[in-house]
Amino acid sequence: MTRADTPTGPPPWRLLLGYVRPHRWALLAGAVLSLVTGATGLLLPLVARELIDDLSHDRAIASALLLMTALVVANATLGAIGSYVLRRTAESVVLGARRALSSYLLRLRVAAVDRSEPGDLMARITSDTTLLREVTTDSLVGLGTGGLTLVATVVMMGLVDPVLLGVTMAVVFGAGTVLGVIVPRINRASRQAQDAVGAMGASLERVLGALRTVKASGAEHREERTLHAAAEESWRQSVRAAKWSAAAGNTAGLAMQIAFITVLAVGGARVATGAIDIGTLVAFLLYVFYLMSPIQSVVGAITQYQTGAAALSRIQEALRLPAEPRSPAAALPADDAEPAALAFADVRFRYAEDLPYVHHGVTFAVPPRGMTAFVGPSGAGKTTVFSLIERFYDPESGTITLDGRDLADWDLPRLRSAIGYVEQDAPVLSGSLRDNLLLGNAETDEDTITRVVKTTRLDGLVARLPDGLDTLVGHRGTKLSGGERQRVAIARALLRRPRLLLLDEATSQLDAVNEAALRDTVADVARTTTVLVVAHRLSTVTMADRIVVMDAGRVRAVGTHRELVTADPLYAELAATQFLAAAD
Ligand SMILES: Nc1ncnc2c1ncn2[C@@H]1O[C@H](COP(=O)(O)OP(=O)(O)OP(=O)(O)O)[C@@H](O)[C@H]1O
Repeated sequence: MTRADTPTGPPPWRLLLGYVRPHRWALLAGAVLSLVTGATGLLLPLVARELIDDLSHDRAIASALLLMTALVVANATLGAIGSYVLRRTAESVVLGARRALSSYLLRLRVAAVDRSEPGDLMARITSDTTLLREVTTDSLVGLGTGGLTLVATVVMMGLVDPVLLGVTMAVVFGAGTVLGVIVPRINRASRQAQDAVGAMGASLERVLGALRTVKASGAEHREERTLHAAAEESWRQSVRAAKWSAAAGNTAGLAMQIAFITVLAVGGARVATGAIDIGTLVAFLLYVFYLMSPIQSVVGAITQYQTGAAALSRIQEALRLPAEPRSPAAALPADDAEPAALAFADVRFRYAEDLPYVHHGVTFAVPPRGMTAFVGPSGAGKTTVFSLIERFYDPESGTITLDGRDLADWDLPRLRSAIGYVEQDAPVLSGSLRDNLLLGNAETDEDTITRVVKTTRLDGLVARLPDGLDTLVGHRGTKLSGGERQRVAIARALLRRPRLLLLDEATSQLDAVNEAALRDTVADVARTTTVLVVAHRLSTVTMADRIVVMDAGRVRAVGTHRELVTADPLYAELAATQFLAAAD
């Protein structure tokens, strides 16, 4: 995902305030505690002066000592509580952002994920949100407490001598202009550093997702270079941001020193002309000195905010990706729910506006119950039929109806709860075998699991595994064979008691015994459920009640195996070649 892809939205600080708002009282309490801690610190020199005074005049020092001790203890205690409250609040802001972002990413439209890098999206949830912590404490609190102190000091300076205040402000505005040039550079560099972290996440995800292929292709060195390049880019940009931050901090320091010298010169002249007395000049110089700390904390807050703003804009971009509406989870169909009827009418579809059409007016109808097989050359658009039924994408024109009702009018979770979907590469998630089976229906009782495990011929596997159903299957189910993964995926889909089962048959992976067993299972299921299969085996096709032959995004024929072998030359050719290898 690039910045050019997304429209500009509200400024990042609005998003930050949105995350901070629920914690505003805690943040205020932390800021007040910081201010009080600072005030106790400021009182200490006064009490120390009192103590020395008492000592030199032979007066009792017990009360001064007690007061000093109380101030020291209060300073340490309030300081600790204040920094804990602030840090805790900052962590809560990070938590809020992570919750919001992870919920949103789970609802992203499949088309939006197609156009993004999952690793980069992950970096937005993990590393970008972390940067909000410093923005909340250093930036917001620094700006608040520093700003307050700054205003108070400026007011005092104005009361002491408005002319010298004017001189000081002229220098401060000069420095402000320089900072105005520097600050956007910090933002740009931080943004690029975070983008590079995202790119690194994307490369890592790509490599770890296909580690075997990378190793088998001997591509480790090439991939290593890509990863290092992203890490180095992040380093380069972070160093650039550090350079500009350092320049900003020193500009503020330099400005204060220039202000000090200028006030000394102008103030000296004013003393000489009798406009002010020497005490006023000394008091004013002391205020210039006091001004230094709040100015530095405000400048620090602004530079820190630039890093956070870069992270916030990356978070905001993710939150602007198209997502499905948030709706409550739907209940699964009842045991005796009627099987679904499905129809496509003149459906035209393409994956993106700059891509060619995949469906050029697909029309077919599937009655409830029974098995319908989709066959056709690779790329004919068979899997896309399933993606449209699940509403991962919406057709550009034409209608798809389930039980006579347009898919667009279905509540999305209700629609999906009626469907069981077995993808071609049958993904298995890391976790236990049980976690995988119950992914789509956590409420399943033990008897049902045992029954489905048996029908999908997983009982032998479960008996062999050391912890049975509770055995961990490894990242993406790597501890299972391809055929086992496929059967797990089918069992998972069946446990949802689907009214419509979509089975994108793997092109290989099942041995003859398992294949026959699964065929029986599917035939069983088809007696009570509508089953759609993207078929790659003749054995599957021949048992189908109807076959839909697809070619180049169109339905060219519908019929039974017997009818199509004679009526459709493409089907006859497919049956004679593509399917033969796997036929009984
Ligand atoms: N997410 C996607 N984004 C863009 N194009 C896609 C996407 N998925 C599939 N396509 C394209 O759509 C066309 C149809 O793909 P589809 O997977 O539906 O074919 P298929 O008939 O199932 O093929 P196979 O039998 O090889 O699985 C192909 O040209 C493919 O490149």
